[in-house]
Amino acid sequence: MSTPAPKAAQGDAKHLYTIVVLGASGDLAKKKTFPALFGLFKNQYLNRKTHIIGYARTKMDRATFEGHITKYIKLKTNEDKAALPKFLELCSYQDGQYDRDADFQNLEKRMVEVEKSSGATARLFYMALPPSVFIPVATSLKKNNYKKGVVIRLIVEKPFGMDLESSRQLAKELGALFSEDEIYRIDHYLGKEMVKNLMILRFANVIFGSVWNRHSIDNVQITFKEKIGTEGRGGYFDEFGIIRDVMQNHLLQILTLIAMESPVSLQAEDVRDEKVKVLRFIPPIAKEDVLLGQYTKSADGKEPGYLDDKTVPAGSKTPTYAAATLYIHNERWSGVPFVLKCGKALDQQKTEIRIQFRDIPGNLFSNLARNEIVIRVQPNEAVYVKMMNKEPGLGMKTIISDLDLSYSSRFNDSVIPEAYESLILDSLNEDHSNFVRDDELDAAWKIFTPILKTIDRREIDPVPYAYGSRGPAGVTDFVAKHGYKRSEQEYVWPQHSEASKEAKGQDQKGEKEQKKDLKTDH
Ligand SMILES: NC(=O)C1=CN([C@@H]2O[C@H](COP(=O)(O)OP(=O)(O)OC[C@H]3O[C@@H](n4cnc5c(N)ncnc54)[C@H](OP(=O)(O)O)[C@@H]3O)[C@@H](O)[C@H]2O)C=CC1
Ligand SMILES: O=C1O[C@H](COP(=O)(O)O)[C@@H](O)[C@H](O)[C@H]1O
Repeated sequence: MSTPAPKAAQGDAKHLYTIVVLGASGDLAKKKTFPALFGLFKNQYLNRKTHIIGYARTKMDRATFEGHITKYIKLKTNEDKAALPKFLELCSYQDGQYDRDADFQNLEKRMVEVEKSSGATARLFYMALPPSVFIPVATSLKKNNYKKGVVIRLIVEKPFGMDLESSRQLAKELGALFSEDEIYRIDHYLGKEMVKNLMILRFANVIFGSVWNRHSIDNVQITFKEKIGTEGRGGYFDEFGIIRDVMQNHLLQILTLIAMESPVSLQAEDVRDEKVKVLRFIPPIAKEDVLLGQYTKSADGKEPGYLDDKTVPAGSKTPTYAAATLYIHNERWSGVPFVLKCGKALDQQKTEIRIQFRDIPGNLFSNLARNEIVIRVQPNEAVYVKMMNKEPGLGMKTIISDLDLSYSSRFNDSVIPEAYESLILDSLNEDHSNFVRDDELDAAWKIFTPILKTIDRREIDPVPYAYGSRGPAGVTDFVAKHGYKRSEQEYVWPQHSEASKEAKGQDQKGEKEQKKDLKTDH
């Protein structure tokens, strides 16, 4: 879903761009990049003269290219249907190798041609490519498509390296070709609505400021769950594993925004300075603070195990699930465990942040549950605060209740933009605040590299868990060991909105999942 542009902002980037999507034949391009560009186009965030050129090695005729880039575009309204042919008029495709100058010169000719008609003076290169070709492509672009006086932007997808050394090497090689100002390292979680909301929740509400520290908060849980397995991405995934795929980037970015100090301003460098600072207070993750898992066939035998994927090497020990506890050794957070958990082929799809407060001192009441602030990143965006209340009626019985800001009911008329729309727009507007800076990356890899090396040496065995289950046995004990206290009272998060009812109605299987989802769950 995308949001209509306020009038003043329509197609209003400082420069008029030509956009080149490298790797246009791939999965990311079809699922995210082109749908996001269409979202921006139809809502008039993209100047109507912005040409988009797809580039990859695969030979594709016009019809195949159009089929590929429109496969995941959802046409919900008549306006959407009317906008699509106009969008496609701006899109074209050019095949070529990633290291052949002649092919990049052909691309240059095409760019010059479209720029003659559009008057564009800026170029955005989106690298929707596997990391193995980042440098050959960046080198070819620099040599053949980098013009003095033309504004150049380069969006680079994660993973940015495999560990500290390879990330530094990549940074060095990329840095020799493009300046830090020109590079936009994308982490699409930074474009998600609820992740972007974190700074406002924290720094625009006086009620949270005084409790946002070790004196009041007992532990923080950041959870990413996916129902799908590697599904066709096994080759890529096996090389990286779940920690490099999700935890070291998406979950760590969330942690940073939860834990950092207030920036001096909302300027990109001020925000990123604070993010780097908090990362530097985190020591490398200890072996005893990690739990790994790998999924096996589903209990009914219908869904394949990780090792059944033909692109996964036999006997692979790559984790598809990981839980890790990080500590921040500064005055605000000393002693507070930040538990990051992520996994594929689990019982449900959700990403959420759960901030659990300390026990109430004294024994005035019994059967108390801890306060929790839950920030539901996806699906069904919400912020709710679990709190104790008097059960209505005679007597003084306590009951867990909540202050519930479910977006589907509170912001009923709003549509939530896709993360990629938001980030591509930021790059067109030259706003780096939601992109990863080189020193931020360095600090992140310092936290993860030692444990990743231990895992790569196969010193931690992943615990098997069935496809569709809640993860490896031991997760509940792991989070309990790191501070999380389950309440004895059952708690249900009520979702009142029609939207969520509708979503549930559409998918009976989904409904069952949804019900489980309502309970406090790992
Ligand atoms: N897919 C996703 O959901 C997400 C992907 N990403 C990141 O985005 C980037 C692209 O991902 P994705 O689209 O899934 O990747 P793909 O595997 O689909 O690769 C994209 C394109 O790159 C070319 N390519 C693939 N393998 C190689 C190779 N070994 N050497 C040279 N070219 C190759 C292919 O194009 P051709 O053969 O036509 O040249 C392919 O269509 C990656 O860095 C990934 O980590 C990030 C978040 C989510
Ligand atoms: O970067 C990645 O993220 C996706 C999950 O993204 P989401 O926006 O659907 O939550 C994950 O599936 C993929 O493995 C990973 O590379």
